[in-house]
Amino acid sequence: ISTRPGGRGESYLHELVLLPSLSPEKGHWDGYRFYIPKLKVRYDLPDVAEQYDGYNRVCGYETPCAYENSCPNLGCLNELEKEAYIKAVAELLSNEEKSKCKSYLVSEEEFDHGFFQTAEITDEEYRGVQQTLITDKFLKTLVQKVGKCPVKNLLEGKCSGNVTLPSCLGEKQIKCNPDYPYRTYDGTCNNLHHATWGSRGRPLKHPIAPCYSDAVSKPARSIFNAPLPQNRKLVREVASTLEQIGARSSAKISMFLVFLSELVNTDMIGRATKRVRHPTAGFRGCTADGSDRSACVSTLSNPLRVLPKDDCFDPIGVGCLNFSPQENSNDQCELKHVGQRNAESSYLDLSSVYGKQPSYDSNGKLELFTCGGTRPIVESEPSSVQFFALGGLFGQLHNYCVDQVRSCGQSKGPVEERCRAFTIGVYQKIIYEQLLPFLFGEQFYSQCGFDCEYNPHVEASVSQLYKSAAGRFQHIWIPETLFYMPNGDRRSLPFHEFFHNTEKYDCNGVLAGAVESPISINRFTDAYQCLFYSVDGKRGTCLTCIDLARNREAGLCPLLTYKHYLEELFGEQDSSKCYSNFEDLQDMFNPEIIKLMKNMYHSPADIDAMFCNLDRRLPSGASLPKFVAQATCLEFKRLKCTDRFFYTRNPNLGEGARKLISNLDLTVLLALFTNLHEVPTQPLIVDSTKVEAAK
Ligand code: HEM
Ligand SMILES: [Ca+2]
Repeated sequence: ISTRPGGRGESYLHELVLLPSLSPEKGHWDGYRFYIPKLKVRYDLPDVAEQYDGYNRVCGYETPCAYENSCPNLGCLNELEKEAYIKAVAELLSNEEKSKCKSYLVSEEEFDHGFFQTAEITDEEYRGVQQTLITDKFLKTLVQKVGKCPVKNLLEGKCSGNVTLPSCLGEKQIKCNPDYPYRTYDGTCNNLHHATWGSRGRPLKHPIAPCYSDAVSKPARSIFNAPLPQNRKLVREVASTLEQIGARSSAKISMFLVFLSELVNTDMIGRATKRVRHPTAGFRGCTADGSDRSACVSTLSNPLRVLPKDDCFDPIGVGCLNFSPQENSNDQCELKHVGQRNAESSYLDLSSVYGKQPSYDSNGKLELFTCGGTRPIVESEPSSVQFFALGGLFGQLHNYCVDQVRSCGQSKGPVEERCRAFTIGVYQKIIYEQLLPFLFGEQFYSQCGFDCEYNPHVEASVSQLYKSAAGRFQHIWIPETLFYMPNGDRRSLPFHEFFHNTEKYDCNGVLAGAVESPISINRFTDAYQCLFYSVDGKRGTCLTCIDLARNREAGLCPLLTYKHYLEELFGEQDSSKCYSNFEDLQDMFNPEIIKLMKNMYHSPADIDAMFCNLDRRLPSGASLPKFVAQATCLEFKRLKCTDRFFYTRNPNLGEGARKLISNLDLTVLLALFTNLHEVPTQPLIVDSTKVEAAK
C-alpha cells in the first residue's frame, strides 16, 4: 500500500493477497478499490463525512475542489471567533426582540398556526444553541475570507490543527450508572462509553459530505453553477405529469401502515425548528393572506415562493408559503460538516409517546388524551387524529400493563418502568417483525440482515439523507380522502379534515377507517402538494415543497450520487451505472418523468435526492422502491444494533414479558383497545381477513 500521488494520505492499493476464507470470484477490483459484495452491509455513519466522489469519478463528472488540497490558515482564529461571537449574539438578540412582536408571528386565525411551532429553549440548551450559531457564523466568515475549497478540506478533516473553536466549553459530562436497568427518557447512557450517543439534541449525521455550493450553507447549484429548478414549480410540474401518466393510483397498503410508520418516524426524528427562548406557534415569512412575502421576515423564516399560473395557488391569490428553517446541532463547536438537531432520541424507545421526562399518575399510568394519545403526542403538530389513535394504542398498552401488574400485587421494581420496557418491547417487535418485513419483502429483508449483536462502537444516529429525503418517501402515499367509520358506517372525508378539531372524532371509527383506507400511489395528491393542513379545504400548504426545501436546506447531494453510494455499500458497484444523459434514467423513472426532468434540470447529475420517491425499481415483494429500501435498511439496522436495551437482548425483560411480547401484535392491540367486533389479521393491508376480537 502506498500513498496515492497527490492524495492527502489516502491509501493506494497495488496488490491484494486474498485470504483463503475469502473466495476470489466474489470480489471485484476496479483498479482503485477492492469490493467484496458478500461482506455485511456497513451501517455506521462516519464521524467526519467526506465528499463522495464514486459517482463522479466513475462517470466522468468533475468533483468540485477535487485537486485542491489547501487548508485555511487558522492563525487568526481568535479574531475570527470574536467576530462570529458578536454576529451570533446579535442574531439571537434580534430574534428575541422579533419574537415579542406580533407582526412576526403566525396568528391564531391563520390555517398554518402551529405548523412550524417552536419549543422553548431551556437555559441549559441555550448554551448549545449559541455555540452552534457561533460556529456557523465562524465558518461562513471563513469561507468569505479564504474561499470554498480550503474550508471544504477543513470540514472534511483533511487539515491538521484545531478542530474545535478555542473558547468552546466542550461536552457536558454525564455520569452513567451501568447497573441501572431501565432506559433514560432522553436516551443518554444507552451507550455506556459514549453517554450522549443517540440522545435527544444530538446532530443527525451526513453519510457523505453535504453538497452546499459554498461548502457551509449556501444551496447546492447545478453542474453549470446555476440555481436548481424553482421549488414549487418543479413540484407542480411533477404533480401534473404524474396526473397525465394516470397510472394505477391506489394500492392494497392501508393507511394504518402509514400512520404506524409516522409514529415510528417521530420516535427516531424530532423536528427542531429554529427557535427563541419561549415557545411560539411559528414565525411568518408570508403575509396572512399568503399573497406575498411579509415585510416581517427574519432569520427565523425562509418562505417559499409560488410562481404565477400555479394551478392550485394562483386562483386563490397565494404567492408565498411559510417555511421555517431548522436548527443545526454543533454544541461542541466542531469544525466539521454539521447536521441538524434531532429533538428526539434516535432509539426506537417510544420517546415521542413517553415525553422528555417521566410523567405518570400515582399508579404509574400515563395520562391519556384524544384517542389515547399521550400529552406529547396530542401536542405535536401538525398531526392527525389517526396519528393520536396509533400512539394511543401504545399508551393504552402501557396502562393496561400497569393494571395487570398491580392486580397481582407484586413487581420487581417500579411498575411504570417495567411496563414501559414491556411496551417498548411490543413496539420494537412490531417494527422488526411486522412492519419492516412487509415494507421490504422477504428477500430484501434478509439481505438487509437484521441479525446483529449489540455494537457499542457505532453511534445510534439518524442520517441526514433519511431525514431530509429518503425517509419522507411515504409522504407520496398521502391520499385525497380517508375513511372514517363511526359505528360501522363508512364515510370518506378529505385528508386535511383530520388535522383540526380532533376531539370530535370517534376513535374506534378513526382506526377502523385507517385500516380500510388504501394509500395513494403514483401521484402527488392535492392533499400532499396543495391542500395539506388546510382548514377550509381551499387554502393549504404544499408538504411536497416542504420536503424538497428540507432536502435542499440540509445540503443533500444529488440523487445519483447517493444512489451510487448506496449501491456500492450494498456491493452492487457492477450494476451501479452512469447516467450520461436523461434517457439513461429509464430504469429509475417513467419516460414522461424523464422528459420533465430534462426540461427542468441541466443534467441528470443535478436531480434532487427527494425524487428517489419516483424510483420505480421495486425489490421483489417489497412496498418500498430500491433506493428507499436500501436507505431505510441502513437506518433501522443501525438503530437495532446500537440499542443496548433492544427487546431481544434486554436482560431486564423477564420470561413472562418475553412470552407476552411474542404473542402481542397489531391485531391484538386493535382487539384489546378498540371496540371493534372484528379485527384484521393483517392491518397493514386493506381488505384483510378478519377475526372476532374476542377470540
Ligand atoms: C400521513 C401521515 C404523515 C403526515 C401527515 C406527515 C407529515 C409530516 C410533516 C408535516 C412533516 C414536517 C415537515 C417539515 O417541516 O419538514 C414531516 C416530516 C417527516 N416525515 Fe412525515 N408525515 C406522515 C407520514 C410519514 C411517514 C409514514 C414517514 C416515513 C416513515 C414520514 C417521514 C417523515 C420524515 C423522515 C420527516 C422529517 C423528520 C422531521 O422533520 O421530523 N412521514 N411529516
Ligand atoms: Ca426515540
